[in-house]
Amino acid sequence: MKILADQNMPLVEEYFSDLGEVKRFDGRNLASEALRDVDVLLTRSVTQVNKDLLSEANQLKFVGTATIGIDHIDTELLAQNNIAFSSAPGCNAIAVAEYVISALYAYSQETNTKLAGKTLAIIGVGSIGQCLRDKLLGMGIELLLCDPIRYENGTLNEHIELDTALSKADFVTFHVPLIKSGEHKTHHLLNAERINKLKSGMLVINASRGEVIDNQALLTALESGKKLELVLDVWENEPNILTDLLSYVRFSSVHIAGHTQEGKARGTQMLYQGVCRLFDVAATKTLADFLPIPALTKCQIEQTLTEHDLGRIVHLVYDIRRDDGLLRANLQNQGFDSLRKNYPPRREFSTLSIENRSEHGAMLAQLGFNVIEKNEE
Ligand SMILES: NC(=O)C1=CN([C@@H]2O[C@H](COP(=O)(O)OP(=O)(O)OC[C@H]3O[C@@H](n4cnc5c(N)ncnc54)[C@H](O)[C@@H]3O)[C@@H](O)[C@H]2O)C=CC1
Ligand SMILES: O=C(O)C(=O)[C@H](O)COP(=O)(O)O
Repeated sequence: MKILADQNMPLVEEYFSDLGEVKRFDGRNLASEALRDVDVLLTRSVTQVNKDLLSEANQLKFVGTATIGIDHIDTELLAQNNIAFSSAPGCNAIAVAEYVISALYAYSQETNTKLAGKTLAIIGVGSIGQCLRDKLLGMGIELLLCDPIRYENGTLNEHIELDTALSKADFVTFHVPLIKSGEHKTHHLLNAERINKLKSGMLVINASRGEVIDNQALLTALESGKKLELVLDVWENEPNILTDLLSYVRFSSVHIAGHTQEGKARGTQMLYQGVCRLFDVAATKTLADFLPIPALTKCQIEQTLTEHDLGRIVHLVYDIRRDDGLLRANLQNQGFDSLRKNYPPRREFSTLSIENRSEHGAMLAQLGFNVIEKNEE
C-alpha cells in the first residue's frame, strides 16, 4: 500500500509503516502527479483536496485529514469517487480550549482585570466550545453559549443569539467551522457592522478560522480609533497575513491553538484507526506508546489560591505569551509556515499532576489538571 502524508504530521511512520510504504509531502505544494498509484492520502489543513489535486489519482481509496476543520476538503467529490474519508473530530479540542484559558489569564494579568464576574460568549459550542465551557465551569465567569444549529436540533438546551451575546459579553471567543454560504454562514461572521458595534475594550479571541473575522474591516476599525483587545491565532489568507494588524493585537500566534503534542498525535491516531477499519486490519497502536514524558510533571498546592495563582499554574504548562513572542520576533525572517513547522513542544494541562491540600481540588480537576488530593494524609 502507498501512503502519502503531510511532512508536518507527527508519528506517521510509527503508526503506518507496518501497513505500507510511507512518503511525505509539503502540504502547500502537493502536485496532482504525486497522487499516481497512491492508496492513502493523509493531509493537514493546508492542502486543498479538490478536483485538480485528484485529477491523476488512479487508485486512491482513503483520504484523511488529521484536523478538526474540513473546509479544505471537497467531501462530495470524494464520495462521488468512492474514496473513503476521515477527519479527526475533537482531536485537538482540549488544546484549543487550553489556548483560550491561557489567553484569558495572560490578559487578566497584563491588564489587572479580574476574570471572576466577567461574561464570556462562546460562539460555536461543538467539541471545542463545549470543552471550554466544561473547563471554565466553577471559575466565576458567566458563560453565554451561542450555537443556533445545536439549539435547533435539540442537543444544546441554552442559546443566545449572536448580536445579543456580543452586546452583553465582556469577552467573546469564536469556535465555529468555516461555512461559506447558507443560513449559518460563518465567513465574516464578525463583519464591519458587528465590529463597529462591539463595546470599547472588548476582548475578542479567534482560534477558529481566519475568515470568520473580516480582517481588513477589523484593521480599518482599529486604525480609525476603535479600541479592542485581540487574541488572534488564525488569520485571513494564511500564510500571507495582514501584518498591519499585529500592532493592535495583544496575543498573536501562527494557527497553533490546537498544536499540543497530544492534539496532533491524536489526529494521526484517528486516521490510523480509519485506515485500519477500511482495510480490515486490527488497530493495535495507541497514543501512550508514543507520547514523550513532559518536562514538568508535578507541583504542590498548600493553601487557598488567588485568581493570579491559578493563572500561574495554567502558565506553568502553557503560556500563550511564548507563542506571541515567537511570532513577533521571527515572522519577518522565518515566515508563518516555518514558525508552524518548528513549533516548540507544548503539552496539555493533564500532564501536570497537582498534589493538592487546598479547597480548589475540584476546580483544578475541572480545568483538566491531574489532581492528587493530599488532604486526607
Ligand atoms: N486554531 C486551531 O488550531 C484550530 C481551529 N479549529 C477550528 O475550530 C472549528 C470548531 O471546532 P470544533 O468545536 O471541534 O467543531 P465542531 O464541529 O465540533 O463544532 C462547531 C460548532 O459550531 C456550530 N456552528 C456552526 N455554525 C455556527 C454559527 N453560524 N453560529 C454559531 N455556531 C455555529 C456548530 O453547530 C457546532 O456545534 C473547526 O471547524 C476548525 O475550523 C479546530 C481545531 C484547531
Ligand atoms: O484541527 C484543525 O482544524 C486545525 O486548524 C489544526 O489544528 C491546525 O491544522 P494544521 O494546519 O496543523 O493541519
